[in-house]
Amino acid sequence: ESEQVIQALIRFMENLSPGNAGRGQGFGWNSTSDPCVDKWHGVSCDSKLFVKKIVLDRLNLTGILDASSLCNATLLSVLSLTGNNISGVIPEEISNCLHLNHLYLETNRFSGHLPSSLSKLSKMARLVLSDNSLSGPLPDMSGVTVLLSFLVQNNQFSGGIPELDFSTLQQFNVSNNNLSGPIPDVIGRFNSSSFLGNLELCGKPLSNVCPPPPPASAPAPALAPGKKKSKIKFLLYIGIVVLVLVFAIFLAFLFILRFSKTNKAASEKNDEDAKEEVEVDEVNNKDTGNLSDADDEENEFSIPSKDGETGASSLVVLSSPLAEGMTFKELLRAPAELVGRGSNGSLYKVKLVGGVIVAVKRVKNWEISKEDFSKRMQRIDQVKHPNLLPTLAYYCSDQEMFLVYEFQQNGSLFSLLHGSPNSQRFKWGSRVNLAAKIAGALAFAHRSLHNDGIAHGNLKSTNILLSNDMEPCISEYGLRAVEHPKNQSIISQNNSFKSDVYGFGVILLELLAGNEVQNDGSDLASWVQSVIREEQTVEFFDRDLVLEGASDERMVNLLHVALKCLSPFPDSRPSIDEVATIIRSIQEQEERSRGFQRMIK
Ligand SMILES: Nc1ncnc2c1ncn2[C@@H]1O[C@H](COP(=O)(O)OP(=O)(O)OP(=O)(O)O)[C@@H](O)[C@H]1O
Repeated sequence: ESEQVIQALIRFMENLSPGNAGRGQGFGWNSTSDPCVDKWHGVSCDSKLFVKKIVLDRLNLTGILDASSLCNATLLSVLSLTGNNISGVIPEEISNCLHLNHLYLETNRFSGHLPSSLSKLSKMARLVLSDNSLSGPLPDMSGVTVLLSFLVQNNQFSGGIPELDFSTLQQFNVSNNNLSGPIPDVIGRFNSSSFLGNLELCGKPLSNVCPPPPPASAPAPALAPGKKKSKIKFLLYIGIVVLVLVFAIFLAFLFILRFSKTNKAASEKNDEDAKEEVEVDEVNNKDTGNLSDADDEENEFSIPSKDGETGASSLVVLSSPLAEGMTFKELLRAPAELVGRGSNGSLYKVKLVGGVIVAVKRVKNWEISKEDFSKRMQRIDQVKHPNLLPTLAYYCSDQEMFLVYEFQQNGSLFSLLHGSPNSQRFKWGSRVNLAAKIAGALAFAHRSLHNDGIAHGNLKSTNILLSNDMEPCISEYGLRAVEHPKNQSIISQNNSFKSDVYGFGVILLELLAGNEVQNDGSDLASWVQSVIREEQTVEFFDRDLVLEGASDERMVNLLHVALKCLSPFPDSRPSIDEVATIIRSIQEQEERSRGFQRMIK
């Protein structure tokens, strides 16, 4: 930290602990040392040695909060002074700590009104001011979208309950104050204990009913700002409902149109070939137009093959017992559903006679000899890892190439991140574990197959699948490397291992942002760098993670790992082994911090 910040922090400590400067020094807070290098008591810093947290709980501090000195530490994100005897007001200058997201001042002797500037702290996630002697109105925090805790119980606050986004709040308590007026709609989120002890509060979940509105004949009072907002909200809801209805009718219309087309196509096909029995499992794909295209026939109900049922070669069953006795004929006869078409070919979900469900990839346009393909598949089969999806069987003739995998019912990482908004929240701890497992499995595969020159070739979130136990596994290892239009460095054969590292970097970005990241060869590294430089990480990170209270520091650390992986120069990217080691250490820090939090709860 700079000399100016050190001096300011010492002033802050002297004001907290008046006449007791020696004590400050006892904590290591003195002008000849550095708060980060010399580890001042209660101070934590980031990797660049800037003060991030100050925690001075239960130290019997008796002074005042000197926010104008404190906020010289501009990156401060956590201030905790819980359980001291600090008095005076919470100063207006607290809003100079722009990065403050956790403020714990509970159980002190703070008094007076809260500064209105508190609502400027837009990153605030946890505001805890309970058990003080604070009075006046509560602050308007409606502009703070990431607020998780608002705890102000046991004070003397007056006025109404301010506007807050109750849907995202995890903790809320205004009990034992002098608040008045109606309680907003919090049913199902907070119970009466959050409101008790305010004689003039009314409405649910308290038992005292609010007085009826004035009689209809009386002139309508002007809408209060809060009511105006709720009226606008109501109109908005109506608008949205109408839009959704129109959209649903449109979809139904499309569905009926498509259903009749599908039936027509199926009956035409039956006419042509009455012998072929087609079972419809579940129709998922949209494109029926290709059926007439003899060269690239994509049937939705069974796997098409240019080789016919007997096959010009035979299916090679690899070491997994799941595929024992499987034949090419059986694969082609089984009911199949076209799940999707990717850059490497089409993928079918196929239900075999015994009930086993497999995924069959029909690979297209791969210039590889039968012998090389077979050697490659046999070699990959020798590399076993719990987070690598094994190939069960393969088929290769002059005309066709198929790969068979176990079908993973829980879908891919892509669908988990971009699935329905109601899907279970994908927590930070699980994301770190997933990243660590995938990096570990990929590092293992790279080590094992390095001499054979076989990298994954197309690592992306649709190729990270989730097993029945939600364990992540890498699928389609060793298929032909996929070209990315603009980024020539990615396609170079020599760099295929480093392109996997690049692909992994994109996966890390998706885990952090919760959004799809376009891997189209654009300069992702410069973009990420600008996000970090301009301190827009809070906006970049998935809101679910911010709301969950995921560690800022570890999220930024993971973002830095992604940045290294995304270097436009393959030689500058780390090996996946190095990446796996760094992510493991982030995972360990996460586990340690969870253990610590459990201990102090
Ligand atoms: N074994 C499997 N079990 C369940 N779903 C799978 C399996 N393999 C692939 N999928 C899913 O099927 C869909 C289509 O897969 P496919 O591999 O054809 O396309 P892709 O991954 O988008 O592209 P690419 O061909 O470049 O790999 C993807 O959503 C993928 O996640």
